[in-house]
Amino acid sequence: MASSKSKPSAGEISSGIDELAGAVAEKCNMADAAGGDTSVASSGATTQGAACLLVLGMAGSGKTTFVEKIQTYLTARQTPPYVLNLDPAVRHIPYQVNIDIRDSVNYKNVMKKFGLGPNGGIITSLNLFTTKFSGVLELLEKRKQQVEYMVFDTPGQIEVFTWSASGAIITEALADAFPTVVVYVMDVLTGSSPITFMSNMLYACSILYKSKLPFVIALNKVDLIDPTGVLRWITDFEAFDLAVEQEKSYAGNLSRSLGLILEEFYGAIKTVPVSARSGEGLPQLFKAVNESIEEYNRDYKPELEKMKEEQRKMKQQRAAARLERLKQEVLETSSASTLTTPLHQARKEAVSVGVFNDPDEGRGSQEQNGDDDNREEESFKRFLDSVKKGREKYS
Ligand SMILES: Nc1nc2c(ncn2[C@@H]2O[C@H](COP(=O)(O)OP(=O)(O)OP(=O)(O)O)[C@@H](O)[C@H]2O)c(=O)[nH]1
Repeated sequence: MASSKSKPSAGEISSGIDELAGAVAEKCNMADAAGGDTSVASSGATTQGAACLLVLGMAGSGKTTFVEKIQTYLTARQTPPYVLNLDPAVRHIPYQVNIDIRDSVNYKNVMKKFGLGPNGGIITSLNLFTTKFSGVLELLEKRKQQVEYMVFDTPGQIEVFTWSASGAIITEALADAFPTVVVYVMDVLTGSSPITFMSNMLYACSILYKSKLPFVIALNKVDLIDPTGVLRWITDFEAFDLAVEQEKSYAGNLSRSLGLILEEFYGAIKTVPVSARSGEGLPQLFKAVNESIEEYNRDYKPELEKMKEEQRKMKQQRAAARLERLKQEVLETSSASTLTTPLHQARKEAVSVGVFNDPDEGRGSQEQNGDDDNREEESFKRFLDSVKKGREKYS
């Protein structure tokens, strides 16, 4: 809920953002200097460079506990990860963090300063952090030969990251620079009801389609409940259909129909039962993660390069079309007027120095080229004269 104090002006907001963004850059460096030189990131040099693991999941699914456990697990295998916390509102972090958003942005101050409620405060803090994310990328770039995995813990309110502009910017920036895999932590205890399971799967599916990144589901808290039933729902539609049959509500019918549709989605993901508390299933999880990294290099990266190339071509085409329009305008103006106004003169000179010449256009007959050469010579002479005059004036 927004506070009752009067809203700050646009100018105040802008200067506040500058001030906080400045602090983000400064603190990122400090946090890295403090955390980056610890034993956590000091060994495990890799030849291929690090991969990013974006840990997402519903509030309470166990993301933070999971990050803590994988840090312990990887450190014991001499490949300690580089860990970043992107949750500005988390109170306690049980793992050793290399870059912590809370060192850069104080979300309570952000709430006060901009008159925001808790969710607005978290979103704005993440936005502020994102304005300086290029600084974070530079730090990651420096670390990428020393670690195998760079792990990102994300805000409890999943939508703050998955459906915000800053979440998209961070995900795209990482995926552009490093092999990136989404690890979606799902609480198997709450997911053991077919309807909650389906809600969770829909969420996972929407993230997959939005990010298009390799995707691993960590079916968490298997120390509390046997995940076999839930796993069967993923691999066998009949089993899910049977479970949902008992739900006579509208949600039950909907889940049933969605189950059919999501079959295709299940084929694109890897699901691994784990316990973030006991560490059970982590070797299998990293096997799935490593396969996903290969998938990124094999499928995602070339697709990304293709997209970038298409965008580059589109930009070129747009520029060529703009140039063509301008050329037409110049030609129309030249033929419509015989007046040599200063503007008209300037346009003629622009044509004469070849700015608008396009050799592929096929209008460069020898005669035309001869005209162009003459015009170029005249223009060059004029240029020399003006330089001479300028020198005389100042000598
Ligand atoms: N038994 C059991 N409990 C777990 C496991 N993973 C997490 N928990 C517990 O679940 C609760 C929530 O865990 P967190 O790690 O804080 O979950 P989170 O997703 O980071 O929570 P938010 O920050 O609110 O999104 C805590 O009480 C954890 O101890 C697990 O594998 N087994």
